[in-house]
Amino acid sequence: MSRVRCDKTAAWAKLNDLYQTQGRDFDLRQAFTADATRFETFSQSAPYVFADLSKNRIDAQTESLLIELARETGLEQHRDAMFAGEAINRTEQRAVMHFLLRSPADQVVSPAMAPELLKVHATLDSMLDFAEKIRHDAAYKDITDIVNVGIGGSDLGPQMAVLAMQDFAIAGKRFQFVSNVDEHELLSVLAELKPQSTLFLVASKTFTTPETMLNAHSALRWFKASGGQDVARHFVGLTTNLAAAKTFGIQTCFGFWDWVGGRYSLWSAIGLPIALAIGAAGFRELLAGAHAMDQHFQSAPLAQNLPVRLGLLDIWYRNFHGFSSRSIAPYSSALRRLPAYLQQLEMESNGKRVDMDGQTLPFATAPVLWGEPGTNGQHAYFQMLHQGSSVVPVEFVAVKNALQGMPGHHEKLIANVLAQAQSLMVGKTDVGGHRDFPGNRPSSFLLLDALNPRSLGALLALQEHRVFVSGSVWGINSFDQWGVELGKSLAQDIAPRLQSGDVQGLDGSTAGLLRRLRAT
Ligand SMILES: O=P(O)(O)OC[C@H]1O[C@](O)(CO)[C@@H](O)[C@@H]1O
Repeated sequence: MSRVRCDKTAAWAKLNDLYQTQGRDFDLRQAFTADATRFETFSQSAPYVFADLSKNRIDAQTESLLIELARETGLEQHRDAMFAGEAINRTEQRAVMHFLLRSPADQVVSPAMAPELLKVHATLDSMLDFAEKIRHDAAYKDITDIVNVGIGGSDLGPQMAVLAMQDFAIAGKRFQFVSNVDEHELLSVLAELKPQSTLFLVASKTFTTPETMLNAHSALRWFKASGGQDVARHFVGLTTNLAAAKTFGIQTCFGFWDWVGGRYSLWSAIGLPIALAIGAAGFRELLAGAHAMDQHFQSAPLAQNLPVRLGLLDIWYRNFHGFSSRSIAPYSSALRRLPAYLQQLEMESNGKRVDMDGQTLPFATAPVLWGEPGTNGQHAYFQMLHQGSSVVPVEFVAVKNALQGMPGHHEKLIANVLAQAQSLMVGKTDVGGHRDFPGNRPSSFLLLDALNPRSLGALLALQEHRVFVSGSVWGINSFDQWGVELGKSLAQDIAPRLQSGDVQGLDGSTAGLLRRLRAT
């Protein structure tokens, strides 16, 4: 499919004019004064997620030109190509079908996808059976600790989701995540464990990632040295590389396929820690929530399509306003790893400066994503959001109904998130100097009725699709990650040099540091 580069479209030129004439000076406070229905016009209901976009620097004209831009760049065809199972990850010649992992078994799919859907459900059923056994079978009663060894997409998604689902997690089992090759992480986890009560999940799509392999081998060595006997019972593999897992000594393995990107893999076998925490029914709810969002993304008109509206807003801010970052502020301690998860999702997907054909793009792409849970962030960096010299759009995530009630806490949390979004926008300019707040600082507000498996699934699929939207308009391949390769291969080159001291061919700084590291 040949596509028009976004900056060559008529809509891009019109958006540029709009920005120069009105967008640059857009004032949110005036926009609310001028339009009593602004909240309704710029809010959007989607499955299990309500979004208030009204505190963003957009109006009806901006949104309609952004939709024109989406149409001109072929967003709908690109989306449909993904859902049709086409190999849209062109640099790796792979289909991108993580949505299939959450499609019901009776979903009507193309003949080419039907065997994949069968495999998905066969694996899902056996993985969920296994999870239920570990959770409830008397034979596994002794397993109290589950340790996931993985990194990147094989860590961030499951870790974030297990924490997010803390109110639904089985009692009596602890979940730990070891990702860093820094031995302190593994050592501190192992220090509290006994081999006979620990289940290690070695999670790696490729089963070659050096950090994960070293951590897994060290865990295995510890297991044996501490008297562990039955490796097959205590080590499980989650991978597409079943052969490598077998060589490691693993007998129980849950597979997935090359059409699942690492950062899109929590719905696959990589989600086993989540299934162990919330059970088979809970995991199916998570999938159902994501599937509902998939359907919304596929079928809602662009103007009422939440992933589309968010992704296009991201384009407006990045390419016309020039905002270079977005802050994510989940007002939920359970969602405290959401920013880290979204960093990989957005920046590994869209942190690219060339198009599908490798041509350099003359415009900016992925913003820096960062954040902490509220209210903590308020006592750290919100100063800068309110009064700093750069405008950073904020994305608040809040939960209406808290599951557990301690008097006053949830109200305080909600009052704070509302007050932050409000004060960023309204500002305060009657005092002068240090006490002035310029206001007019944009934010989006995502509201879940409750944080449960279904709404979490929908929230995450929403984020996946909004990243798809901006990546698609930019014309980049959101599904490869060549940018991590150079560092990986240089680390392989440097490791033996730390032993030998050979600095031949190294740049001056790396050579100097290596000498210093070896000096006694
Ligand atoms: O699951 P694997 O193959 O160990 O890879 C882990 C991570 O490494 C990357 O390939 C690159 O950092 C990520 O995309 C991936 O999530």
